[in-house]
Amino acid sequence: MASLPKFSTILTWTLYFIPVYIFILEPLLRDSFPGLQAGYPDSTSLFDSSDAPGPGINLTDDSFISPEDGVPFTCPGSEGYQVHLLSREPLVMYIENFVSEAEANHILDKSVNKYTPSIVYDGQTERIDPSKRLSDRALLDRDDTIRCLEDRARAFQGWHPDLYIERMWAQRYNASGHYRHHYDWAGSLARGGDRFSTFMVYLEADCEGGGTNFPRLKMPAGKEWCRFLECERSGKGKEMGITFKPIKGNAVFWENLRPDGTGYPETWHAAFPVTRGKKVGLNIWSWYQPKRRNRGR
Ligand SMILES: O=C(O)CCC(=O)C(=O)O
Ligand SMILES: [Fe+2]
Repeated sequence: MASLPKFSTILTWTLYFIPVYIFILEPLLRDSFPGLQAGYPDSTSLFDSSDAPGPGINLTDDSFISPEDGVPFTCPGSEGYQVHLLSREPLVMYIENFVSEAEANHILDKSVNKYTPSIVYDGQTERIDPSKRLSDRALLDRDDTIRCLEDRARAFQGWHPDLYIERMWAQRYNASGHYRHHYDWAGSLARGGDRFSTFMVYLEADCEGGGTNFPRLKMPAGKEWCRFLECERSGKGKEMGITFKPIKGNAVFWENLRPDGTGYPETWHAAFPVTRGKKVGLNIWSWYQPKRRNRGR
């Protein structure tokens, strides 16, 4: 019968194994199987800081992200918006006059010749599917107005270094245009990043219908909310959650991710069909991509 190794031999092997695991095996496993990582388990970890980029999107890819490239810009006029808190958990705020009339008109003018049909993304492929989403979208150049909005959106959220404003798109809905219920988040934080928050800004609202519906949010008590929310539907309306009326210059802001990095189910939302006229929305999405510890060192 083979004899068992001596205790001193096991101890020596263990002493050799520890540095091999720490410096070779663990980094190899972490890069090969990112899903095995602990994720973002506690509330302080979502906005923890460290010093190297994670593997999500390429943060210099300016077709997706608006990098802070130091290009100077001027913001005309004052920022006189008013904020109304609708829900703390998830955080949902209504912002009156987030975009001035001049800013909205400028973006409408600049986008007018740029629209192409909007696409939907199912996690693998992008395609046009008018049964889910019927609208046109236009990628906006980063001129002074857009840079001012990027800056405003970053300031509103406390200038966090791990939040990156995505390139902005105007979305145009003509009669029967709509966007079925969906989430803006993708559950992709463990793969590097996800959409932390959304500003849904109404640039043009010369329409009937076209409200932004959240079936899982509760109607707030104050009747003052009827300026911004549809209160007309009685009885039935309660089952339908809440619907924001499109009002030019105003915005709905919400956070998509919980502090542990998972998505809020309450942020399930839709653009109800426009039944007459035209609506143009502006999405300002903040991509959250934390830096990874112990990478690239
Ligand atoms: O237009 C709206 O009201 C909502 C649009 C939307 O949810 C989106 O573009 O992701
Ligand atoms: Fe959305």
